Amino acid sequence: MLEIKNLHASVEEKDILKGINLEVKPGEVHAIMGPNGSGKSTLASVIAGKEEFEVEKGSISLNGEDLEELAPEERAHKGIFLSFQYPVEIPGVSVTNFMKTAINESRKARGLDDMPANQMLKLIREKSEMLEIDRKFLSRSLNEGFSGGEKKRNEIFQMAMMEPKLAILDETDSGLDIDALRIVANGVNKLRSKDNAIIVITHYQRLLEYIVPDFVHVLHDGKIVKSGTKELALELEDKGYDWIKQETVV
Ligand SMILES: Nc1ncnc2c1ncn2[C@@H]1O[C@H](COP(=O)(O)OP(=O)(O)OP(=O)(O)O)[C@@H](O)[C@H]1O
Repeated sequence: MLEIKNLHASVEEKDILKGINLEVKPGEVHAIMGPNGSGKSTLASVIAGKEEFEVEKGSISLNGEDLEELAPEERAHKGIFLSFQYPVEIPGVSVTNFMKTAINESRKARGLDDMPANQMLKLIREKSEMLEIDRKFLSRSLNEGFSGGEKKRNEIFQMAMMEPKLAILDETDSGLDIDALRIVANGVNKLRSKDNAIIVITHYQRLLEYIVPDFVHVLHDGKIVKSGTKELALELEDKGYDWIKQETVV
C-alpha cells in the first residue's frame, strides 16, 4: 500500500529525513517511536504532502502511484488521513455537522454521491456508539474548547467517518489520561481492517499494549535505525534511546 524508498526531506533548508525506507501493507499497523526532534512528525507531514516540507530525494507511493506531484488535498482524496490536519475549531459547527461534512468529503473523493441525511445520522450514531462517544458530545460546537483527550476522540471519530486507506495518527497518546487512552486505543482497534493500514506515532509503550502493532520502527536523526515487533517498544521503555544509538554505532 505505502512504499517509501530512500526518502530524504528538508524543511527550511534543514535536512530532517535522511534516507527512510518503509513498506506498509494493507491490514498492518506500524508504530513509529523516537526521541523528540528525530523526524516523526516530519515523516507524517511529508507522506501527507504538507507544502513546507521539501522532498530532496527518494519516493513515496500509495498503491503503486507516486505521490510526488499530488497536493495534500489530492492525497487525502486518495485515502491518506493525517490527524491534526483538519480544522477542528470551526465556530458554530457541531461535532455532528463536522462529521457529516467528513462523510461527504470522503464520498466525493471516491466518486460517490452525498449520503442521504437520515443515513448519515444513522451512521454517525452507530460509529459514535462504537467509539464510546456520547450524544452530548455530538451536539457540542467545535469552537467550544475541547480537552486534549476530546480532540483525540474527535480525530478518531473523523477517521471512522472518512474510512481512509492509510491513517497516520500523530501524537496519538499525547495528553491522554488512562481512561481516554484506553478509549482512543479501543477506537483505533475497532477501525483496523484488512483493507486499511494505520501508522501510529507515539512516545509510550503503554499505548502499544492496547493497539498491538505489527511493526515498531525507531526513528533517530531522520533515519529508521531499528525495526521490530512490540517487544522493541518494551525494550525502549526499559533502556531509553541511548541504547539504540550505541547499537547502531557498533
Ligand atoms: N516547520 C518547521 N520549520 C522548521 N523546522 C522544523 C519544522 N518542522 C520540524 N522542524 C524541525 O525538524 C526536526 C524534526 O522535527 P519533528 O517534529 O519531525 O520531530 P518529532 O520526532 O516529531 O519530535 P517530537 O517527538 O518532539 O514531536 C526538528 O529539529 C524540528 O525543529
